Amino acid sequence: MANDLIPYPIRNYLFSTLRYFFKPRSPILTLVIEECNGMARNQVFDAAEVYLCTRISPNTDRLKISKTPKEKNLTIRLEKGEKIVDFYEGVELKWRFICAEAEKSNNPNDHFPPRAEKRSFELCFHKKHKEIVLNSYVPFILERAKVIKDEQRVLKMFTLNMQNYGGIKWESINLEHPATFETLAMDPELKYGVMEDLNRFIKRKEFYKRVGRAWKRGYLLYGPPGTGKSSLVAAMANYLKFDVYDLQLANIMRDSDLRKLLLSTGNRSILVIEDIDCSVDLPDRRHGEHGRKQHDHHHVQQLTLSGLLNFIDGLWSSCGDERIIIFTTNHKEKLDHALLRPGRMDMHIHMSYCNPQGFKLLASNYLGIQGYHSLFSEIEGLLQETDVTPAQVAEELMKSEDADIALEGLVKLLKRKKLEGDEPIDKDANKSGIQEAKRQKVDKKRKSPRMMITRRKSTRRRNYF
Ligand SMILES: Nc1ncnc2c1ncn2[C@@H]1O[C@H](COP(=O)(O)OP(=O)(O)OP(=O)(O)O)[C@@H](O)[C@H]1O
Ligand SMILES: [Mg+2]
Repeated sequence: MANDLIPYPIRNYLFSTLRYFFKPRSPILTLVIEECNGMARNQVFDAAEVYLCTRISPNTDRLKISKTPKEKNLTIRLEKGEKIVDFYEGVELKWRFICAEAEKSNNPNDHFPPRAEKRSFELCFHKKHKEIVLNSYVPFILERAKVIKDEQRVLKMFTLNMQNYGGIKWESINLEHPATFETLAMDPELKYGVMEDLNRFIKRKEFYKRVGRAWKRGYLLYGPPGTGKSSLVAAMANYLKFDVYDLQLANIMRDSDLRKLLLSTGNRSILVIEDIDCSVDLPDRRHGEHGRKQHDHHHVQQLTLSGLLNFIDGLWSSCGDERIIIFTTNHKEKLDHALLRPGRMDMHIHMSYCNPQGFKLLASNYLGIQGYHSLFSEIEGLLQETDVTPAQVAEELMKSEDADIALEGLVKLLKRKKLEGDEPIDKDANKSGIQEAKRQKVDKKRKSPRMMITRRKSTRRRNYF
């Protein structure tokens, strides 16, 4: 009867409203994370995709795997409809991967072909955990995904490639240098100092912004050949997961080329200028030298040290993020003062001859000797008196897998070097004169940074790979 008094549409409305109010409320909140937000990719989706691969349980029924030639590892992704349960600070989080047919656009101006499917994640959890999920779990996933991606990233090494038409551009290959801070024989305090410096640099994005400085850092590595300068560059790149750009200044003719090349380098990268003392005769440092070829003359006129330094300080540094610049040299004393003045390079790192600590690290890496060996004390004694580079020590240690044989070889090398070093300096001197000359030589070595003068070609191939 009452039914007849109330018209159908109103009755329907009243019922649905009442149903809404009396329906038991679901305690579950579902977050929908779509792959794209308009044209832009949704970073939360990308991060979730990477992160969830680390949370796959034995109950998962279907997974997708792939590997492109450039990737190091297999990529594992969830299949349509698969679910994953994750726990974060005691909160249960249920994930589901959804692929739906994409709707066709009705907009005639929409020229972009529709994706075959619309992909998204659904994340379900109890409503009372909304704050912790949004403020802590999601940022945690973004951060974890970044770390995972960095670990999987194949580093690139960029070198200059001259084009037929006279241009010059970067060409990349995979950087597969195995050097790490663990394998590097250098003063432990200095090593940790460098690592700390890098850590601080990476963490201080906000700081650099606040104080109005470009987010970049410059290092000058100096020391004799074979002391690990290039290895340190590779170790830094591997540690930070930064690409390396090897800028061979000798190949660059003009400031404009330099500008173009520097502007085309990517963020999170290390720009290396090796052998700065001899890789290019920058005009600011050359006075009165004659007999250069026409080509060199042209070069000198157009590529200037100030051009280079301007980029380091100014334009280039302010348009990129997370940039590291490294100069290496065998002869710090030959460098232009403009490069050495305080504030230009943030850290000067002296790579020196092998000391007993460095030797122990190499013996452990190359021969697997963890503890003590009967030849150690003799070798350590000889290392105190002889200048031998880690490269020379490493070469000896590689000569045999038998530790005794390899170490004996090293003892022989050190003794030979010691003898060479002990040869009289002044051949005409009498006995006491010789003694005096020797004493002076030893004193000089102790006081001054140990530099070796060896002229090398600047354009030689680097050993990063
Ligand atoms: N400090 C070191 N720790 C471990 N290995 C080293 C070290 N220094 C050199 N080596 C070994 O010697 C090789 C050559 O060293 P590297 O090219 O790093 O020296 P460099 O200082 O860059 O020399 P150059 O001045 O000639 O460029 C390395 O590949 C590495 O195997
Ligand atoms: Mg080198």
